[in-house]
Amino acid sequence: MQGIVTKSMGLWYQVETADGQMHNCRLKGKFKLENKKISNPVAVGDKVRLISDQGDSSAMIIAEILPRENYIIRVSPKKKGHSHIIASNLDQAIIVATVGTPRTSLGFIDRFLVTAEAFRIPATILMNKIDLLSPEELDGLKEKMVEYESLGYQVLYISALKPEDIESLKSQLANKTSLFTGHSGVGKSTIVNELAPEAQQKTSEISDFAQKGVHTTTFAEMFKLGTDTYIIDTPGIKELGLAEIEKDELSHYFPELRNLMGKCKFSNCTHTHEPGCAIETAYQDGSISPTRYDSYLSMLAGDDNRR
Ligand SMILES: Nc1nc2c(ncn2[C@@H]2O[C@H](COP(=O)(O)OP(=O)(O)OP(=O)(O)O)[C@@H](O)[C@H]2O)c(=O)[nH]1
Ligand SMILES: [Zn+2]
Repeated sequence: MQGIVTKSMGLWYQVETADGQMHNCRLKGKFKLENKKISNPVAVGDKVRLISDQGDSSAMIIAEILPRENYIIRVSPKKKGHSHIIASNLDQAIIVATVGTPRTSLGFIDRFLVTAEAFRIPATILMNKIDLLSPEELDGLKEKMVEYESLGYQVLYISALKPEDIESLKSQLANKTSLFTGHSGVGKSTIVNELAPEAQQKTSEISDFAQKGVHTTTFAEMFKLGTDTYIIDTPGIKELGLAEIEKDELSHYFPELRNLMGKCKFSNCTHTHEPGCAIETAYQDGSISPTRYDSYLSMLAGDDNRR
């Protein structure tokens, strides 16, 4: 039998099988970690093969993890020198952003987009709280975001307080697995709770569980919205930090820079000061955006551009 991991609770995993049933599963005793630097062998979103537990007829055992299409990883908060897989098999990663309350900077959005590019996950920018904007402000925002659409990123505009906007968001999520991330205060919880009302319930369940002293670290949880439609909330992670990306790879993750790269005079060009740099020329003549180029430079310099 096959299933998909929807929740990880220490040694137990919640797995949904094709018939819609949820099973509490453990990992096979002799399960070998392929990569010793990964702190969690099984992640939310993993497709797994289950076998029945001989000792306990009500339980199932995860015998195998099927190859992952992609995954998002970050430095493990618990184990030094290790990485933690946040979620796998994603169709899109969505950053929830707001203009004023709080303000999400373009630099922060760029950082998220670079991470998504590095993990080869299509990225969507979800502008929330547009009810707080005047029509002129909304037009201004849309004008600014055209550039992102031209780079191939989807940009959506909603107010989480408007049921019709939540409905149209649902249609954008249909038949996909979408991961939500964003700064604290942008309305991520409001959106997730509107989409999946059971998410709210789960939150209190988890704290009850924690109060009993059970060791729980819920890194990510998946909610089913419909057939083949899932959202993944990442409670512990308000922000999807920049993956560990080598400096000489960085320009690959800016689509507009990637297109120009072969045209620089030097093959090891860092696009900062070198003569004959095609990217600097494009910046000078306005064909690449100054804010995007600034983001590139600040990420290259290792600035922690989290605001
Ligand atoms: N006006 C307006 N307020 C919103 C909207 N979406 C969320 N809010 C409010 O913004 C505040 C923050 O929302 P949350 O959903 O808690 O934000 P969050 O991103 O999950 O932040 P944390 O709770 O810190 O994780 C709450 O007071 C929400 O009611 C919106 O579309 N419009
Ligand atoms: Zn260059």
